[in-house]
Amino acid sequence: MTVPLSPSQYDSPALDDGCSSVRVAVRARPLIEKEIVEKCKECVSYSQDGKQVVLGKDRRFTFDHVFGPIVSQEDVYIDCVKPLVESCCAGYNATVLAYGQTGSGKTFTMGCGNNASLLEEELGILPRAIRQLFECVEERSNQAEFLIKCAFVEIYNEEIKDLLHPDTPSRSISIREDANGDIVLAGVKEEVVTSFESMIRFLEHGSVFRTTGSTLMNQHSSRSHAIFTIIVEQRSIVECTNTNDVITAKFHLVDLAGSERAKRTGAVGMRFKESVTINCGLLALGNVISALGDERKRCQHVPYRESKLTRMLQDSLGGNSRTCMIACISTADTNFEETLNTLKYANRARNIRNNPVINRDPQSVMLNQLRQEIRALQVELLNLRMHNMGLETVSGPQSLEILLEDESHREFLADIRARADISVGMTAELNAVRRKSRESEQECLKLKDEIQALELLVNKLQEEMLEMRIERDHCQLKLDEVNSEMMALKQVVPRWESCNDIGFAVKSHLSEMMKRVVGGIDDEGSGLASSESSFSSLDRPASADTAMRKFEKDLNPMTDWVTPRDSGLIDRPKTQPEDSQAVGSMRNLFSPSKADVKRVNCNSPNQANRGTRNIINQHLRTIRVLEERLAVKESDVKSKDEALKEATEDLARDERIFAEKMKEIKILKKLAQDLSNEKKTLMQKTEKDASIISRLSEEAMAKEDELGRLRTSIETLQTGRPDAFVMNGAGVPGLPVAVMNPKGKNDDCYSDNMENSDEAKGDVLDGSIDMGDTFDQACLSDLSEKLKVGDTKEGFLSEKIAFEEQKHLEEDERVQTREFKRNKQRFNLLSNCLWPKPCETRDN
Ligand SMILES: Nc1ncnc2c1ncn2[C@@H]1O[C@H](COP(=O)(O)OP(=O)(O)OP(=O)(O)O)[C@@H](O)[C@H]1O
Repeated sequence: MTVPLSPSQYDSPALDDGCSSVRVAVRARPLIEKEIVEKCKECVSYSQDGKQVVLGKDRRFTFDHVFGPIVSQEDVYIDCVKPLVESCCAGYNATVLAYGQTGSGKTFTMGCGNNASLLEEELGILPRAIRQLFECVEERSNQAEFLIKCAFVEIYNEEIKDLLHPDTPSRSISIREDANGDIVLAGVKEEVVTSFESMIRFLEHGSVFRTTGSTLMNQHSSRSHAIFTIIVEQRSIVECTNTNDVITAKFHLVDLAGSERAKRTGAVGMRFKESVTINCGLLALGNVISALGDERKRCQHVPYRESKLTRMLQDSLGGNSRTCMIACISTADTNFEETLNTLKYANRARNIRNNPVINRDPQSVMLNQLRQEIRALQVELLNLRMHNMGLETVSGPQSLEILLEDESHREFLADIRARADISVGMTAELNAVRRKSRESEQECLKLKDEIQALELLVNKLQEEMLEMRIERDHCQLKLDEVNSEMMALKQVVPRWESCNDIGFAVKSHLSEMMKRVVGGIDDEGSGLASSESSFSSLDRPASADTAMRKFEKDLNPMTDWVTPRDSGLIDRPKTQPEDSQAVGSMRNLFSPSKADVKRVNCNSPNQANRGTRNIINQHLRTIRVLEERLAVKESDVKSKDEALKEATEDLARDERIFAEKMKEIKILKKLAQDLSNEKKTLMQKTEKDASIISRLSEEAMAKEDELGRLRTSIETLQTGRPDAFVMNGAGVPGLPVAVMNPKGKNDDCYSDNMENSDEAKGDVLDGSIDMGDTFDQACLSDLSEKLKVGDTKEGFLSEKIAFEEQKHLEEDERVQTREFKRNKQRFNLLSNCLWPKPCETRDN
């Protein structure tokens, strides 16, 4: 949760009032060696309650704290300074100043000197405050970021010297009032410190350069007013906080030079001059204290400008600082008068009332306000969108905070984009399914072709097989016939053997048998016709030689008959040697050699029988050849059978795959249909969303315009605040005109001190004032004509406001145009997200 920097958190109750008076403490030092030697006596006594000091017998003074000579450094610190360090951490300015006559113990109390040689209990306010500050920073490091800086200056002879950078010339250092009315030292370099040790080093380094001198009153007398300033800048880092404004607090630790009387200090020459300026400064401080302490004088004029010291301490005295003055006194009776003056002086300071406030950067305060307004508008816009989307809206600061962090414009857009992504994803998925379906279909077509090719092959094989079977059967038939013929021949052979002359009857019988055999093999029987006609001619009586010649001549064409015919079964023997042999045998069978014919034609019965046997043997050989051929045919048919079986199995498998693919296609088509429906639904929803978006865009445009106007206001407030205004110096009527430039940096801030007022007025009127880049010259020249001596701030501001309003109107117009363009771009972007181009336009 937010841990705002609240005054009460760090304030001691004593300081926690809206208007706090300057706290005054008195510290009396013990008699020093010199005073003891001089036999001085103590002339100061203290009340029991620690609030009163009595000088002499009856001079009684009451203060916030009174510390006697035996009070330790630590006690002084705890009572006077510790609460101030705490309030400084909370963002308040604080000041501790040590006042008193020379040698009264101011430097000892403040700890401005060389601390290295001191014991822990001897350490003064400064080292203790620095230590506490860093402890506080450490404690709060999880709540805020801190930037600690320090500066160390002295006012010597009315000149300011930068003790951390002694080379810096005094003339380059000036006291100015910044835009917020805070006193700043221009020209003094602040050093960033990150630890106690480094700041102590800077303190000691600066102390070395401090002007000191020896006087009769104090061997190590400080001849200047030393001001060590610690600047604490912090920015909250707690996440849930609404404010992240910068808080800056300054802690001045002032060791004043001691008031002195030249007669007592023995100051002459240089020391005397120092003494005069020291006393002048302290006098001016006294006047300021008087003015601030006096009710009547306070509302008139406080003479801060009388000296550099009072000008520097303007914030601390009567300003917004919490201040504690420690009046150091000597208890020695020899210093009675100085002590009395110091107590009177301190007593007046008690009446000073300061008005401490947390030093928030006004610009960051304004920014925070505007930021909160913007956040409220954003929440309103978001709620409107959620309402339009049908979502539950939230209310209440905590819920709004959560909503703002968790739900934002981005989320709304992310939702729309997610839907668009889903749509794109589904389209891609749909396309993938379609692609797959198409691939499956193509595969199916390919399978179909393959099946068709296989079917053709099977058919062809079946046809071939059928043909071969027929052929085989045919061969088988012929073989059977030949066998039966052979059997018949075998029966007639014995009869021929008993007959001496086979003559014409045998020839005729053989011719007949051959005719049948050959005719069985060759259906066409072309050769048969000729042989038949040849043998029919045998019926006529002729000589045996003539008949044989005719027979031989008639049979000769049979050699031609065997060769050129069918390329199938009959052709093959032509290329195979054994077949050639078989064909040769056939030829021998059907075309007997001359020797055989002679043998057959011989008149010897033995010779005739032998010839007949030879013919029969040849015939048997032919039958064997035919049987072999038949076996080959049968094995061929068998292999074809196997191929057919294989092809049929392939066909069945392909048909199964085809069926599966078809089933897959069906599923894919169904899926594609589902996806298409889903896409359609989504598109409808998206269209609905688009109309909501367009309506919301219009609303957003209106809101953005409003935001734009607010932003412009912020910019104007940041950079374009009134460039200059004229006011009477220090708010006192009748004083010369001063020119201020509240928007510029410190360096650009024109001094408003009285000495410069006339000059400034002249510069403004003639338009030649140089305010740096941040000064609006056009505006100034426009307004300079209207500037007159004595013009009031209000009059000037009304002119200025009119001018600014005109500027705002122009700016508004520009912002609106810009926002319209931006929203248009956003809408186009959204449209692209919502209706992406489909990866593939082809639709099944
Ligand atoms: N409370 C104290 N207890 C013991 N010694 C002290 C105390 N206060 C001051 N002294 C001693 O008194 C002497 C003078 O003190 P210091 O230099 O601080 O005076 P001062 O007011 O700063 O003088 P000046 O104005 O001239 O610089 C020193 O020696 C210092 O040690």
